[in-house]
Amino acid sequence: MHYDRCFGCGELDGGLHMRSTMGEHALVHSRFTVTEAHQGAPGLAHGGLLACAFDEAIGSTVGNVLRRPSVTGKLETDFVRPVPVGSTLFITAKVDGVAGRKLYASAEGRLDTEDGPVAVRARALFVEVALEHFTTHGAPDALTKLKRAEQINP
Ligand SMILES: CCCCCCCC/C=C\CCCCCCCC(=O)SCCNC(=O)CCNC(=O)[C@H](O)C(C)(C)COP(=O)(O)OP(=O)(O)OC[C@H]1O[C@@H](n2cnc3c(N)ncnc32)[C@H](O)[C@@H]1OP(=O)(O)O
Repeated sequence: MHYDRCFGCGELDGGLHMRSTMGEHALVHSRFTVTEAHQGAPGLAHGGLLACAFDEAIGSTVGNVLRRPSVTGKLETDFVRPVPVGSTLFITAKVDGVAGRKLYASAEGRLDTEDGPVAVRARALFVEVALEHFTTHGAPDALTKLKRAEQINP
């Protein structure tokens, strides 16, 4: 978790409550369980929420592997199988490359087990920013709030 009010990984009611762990070979593993609150069509996950889960999983990967503050510049998703309510996506993400401030990463999400069928793939460009990005455009005390989460999850 990088911030307790984050929609993706924080403790908010209605948030995605995702957690990520670093695995071998700099792969980062995240899980997202689809609930009734995440539906688009009856009984199926909403694609935009799945994209959100991948934004979180890839952002956490870029942040934790590279340790450079960055924001999503571009996020592309392929939805290759329906994701039913009650299923869990096992997401594995990795950094693909760095070109100056441009940080490229990708992920795939498998249904219900780590070796289940791939349901979603995503690629993202994160852009490195100065820490002032968060204090100027967000909350003036953004760094204190982020630092507090770092202390809880060093
Ligand atoms: C010490 C700290 C360590 C940290 C450790 C932390 C651990 C855990 C961490 C973290 C977990 C995080 C989990 C969060 C996950 C969710 C993340 C989000 O949802 S972020 C919110 C949504 N995104 C925005 O709000 C961005 C809004 N956009 C902007 O602010 C700007 O447009 C920005 C910064 C992206 C770029 O603006 P410019 O003015 O700074 O830079 P320019 O020159 O425009 O772009 C730089 C390069 O990137 C390319 N670029 C930028 N956007 C692009 C795009 N959409 N497509 C293609 N290329 C793009 C440009 O063409 C340029 O490339 P060329 O250098 O010329 O080669």
